[in-house]
Amino acid sequence: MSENHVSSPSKSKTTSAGGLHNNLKICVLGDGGVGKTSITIQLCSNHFVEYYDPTIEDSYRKQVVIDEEACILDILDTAGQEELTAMRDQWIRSCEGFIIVYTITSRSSFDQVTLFKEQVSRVLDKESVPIMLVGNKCDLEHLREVTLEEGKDLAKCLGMLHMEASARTRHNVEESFYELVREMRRRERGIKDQKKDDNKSKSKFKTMVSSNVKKLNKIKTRTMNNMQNTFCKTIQKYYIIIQSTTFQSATTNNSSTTTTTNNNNLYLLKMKIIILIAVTLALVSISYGSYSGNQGPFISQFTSGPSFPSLPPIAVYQSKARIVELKSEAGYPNIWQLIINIDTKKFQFLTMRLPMDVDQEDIELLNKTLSSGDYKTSADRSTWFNRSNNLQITRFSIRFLPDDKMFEFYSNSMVPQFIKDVANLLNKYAQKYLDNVQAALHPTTPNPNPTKPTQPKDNPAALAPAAPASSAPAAPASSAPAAPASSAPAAPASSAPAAPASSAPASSAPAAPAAPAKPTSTA
Ligand SMILES: Nc1nc2c(ncn2[C@@H]2O[C@H](COP(=O)(O)OP(=O)(O)OP(=O)(O)O)[C@@H](O)[C@H]2O)c(=O)[nH]1
Repeated sequence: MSENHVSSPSKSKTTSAGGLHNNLKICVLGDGGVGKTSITIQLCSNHFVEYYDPTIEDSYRKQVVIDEEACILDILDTAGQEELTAMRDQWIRSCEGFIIVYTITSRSSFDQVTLFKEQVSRVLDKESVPIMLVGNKCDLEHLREVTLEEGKDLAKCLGMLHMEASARTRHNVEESFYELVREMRRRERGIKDQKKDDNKSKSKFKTMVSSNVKKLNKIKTRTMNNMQNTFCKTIQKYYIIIQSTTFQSATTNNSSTTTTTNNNNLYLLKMKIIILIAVTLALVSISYGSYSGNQGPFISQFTSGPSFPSLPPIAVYQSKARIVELKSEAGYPNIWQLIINIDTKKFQFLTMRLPMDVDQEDIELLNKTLSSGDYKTSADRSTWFNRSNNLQITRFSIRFLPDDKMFEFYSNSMVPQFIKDVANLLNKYAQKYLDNVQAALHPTTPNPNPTKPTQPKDNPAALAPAAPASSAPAAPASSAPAAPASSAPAAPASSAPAAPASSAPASSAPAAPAAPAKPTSTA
């Protein structure tokens, strides 16, 4: 037995400088007596074995340098005899590259090739495997039964490499192994390159998405800003018109009696109030329309009612929209907007605006709480979905950003009660974090003014509305637009001009459906 002969295949894997693993496991397959052992021993020990001793299973190891790259070949010489092939599946499974041997002096050995190839593909569960087809004993030309072309054609047909070789003369013995190794390397490099490309395109996609989200947010805030400016300008315009009309009336009718002037003023005042109300109502309806999206108009809002008798101060909307998100408001990083989608047949969803800084412990507690009783986590998802045809399954998805953790909860009963429980729980968290969220989020850069959030310079939405709002008549500018603004899921909330960091939900829009008056601990 040669020095390269090892008792069992090595399990170790080493890695070359190029990052490819260079311990290559090669399995030699073929009909009995075709010369598998002779080829392997010729490669590893440089001699030809004249006698025939049917193989059961033998492993060989040889260190070679192929294309200036060193590698170790772990070669598994398998049994060709029919009665000794019980282990073949296991041999195949343990290897990465294959040499299928036939002898050019035997048609039947050639006919077996297809069966070996099929077995390899079946066991490895893939069609494309690195395989070298070797037509051995080519020194016995006078006994040839299989032509070179036949060998090449079959190899091509089955996606294999092909060579004719002779274990006796050593012709193409090394080359057949070396070509197989090259093929194995090519494939491994190809997979690695593809993985790299995949990673690159993934990160490109991520960047693209985040930049698009940023752009969208900017557009949203700008739109809201423009809306508010337009509103304020309209108010101002009407106010100026009214004022100037009043002034003109007063000057042109200077000679009139005092009674006439007073009547005119009263009339103009009435007109002014009517116009302001009309403008306000128009703007409110525009805002509702804008933020109900394509799902139809905003239908109703209530903080308590027959369906939800004991809700805490939160808003519930009925809409066909299916929005699930939790996002921080532009300009108010410590205020999070939570939207829970309740996917019933009525398509209800519930919106809360809360200051939140959710950590793992909270998530687990939340999960645990909501998982108790009727509420199920996503682990039971399929079971619950299967039952959903008969039962009215309610699905809740709560998504915590920026970690992008998604939690889903299911309930098949007591929807109002469930909403109430969720609201209670979240309000509890809101209360908990209301006091310290600013410090937690900005530990190194404390806000000099604790009642006001730090507003980024590039966020016009948080800054711009203040000026026109203050110059316009106070009542419509500050109260009327705020309601639709904060009831919308995202951007409108950010433009609530007076929302301070710690009390935004309470003060930004007391009448706003999305904002709780103040997140209080109701649990
Ligand atoms: N002339 C000639 N004889 C060969 C060649 N290769 C192998 N033989 C002979 O063929 C016989 C069988 O060779 P093995 O290498 O034992 O064949 P095997 O495929 O390993 O056989 P199993 O172990 O039964 O599967 C031996 O007597 C070898 O000397 C070759 O290239 N030329």
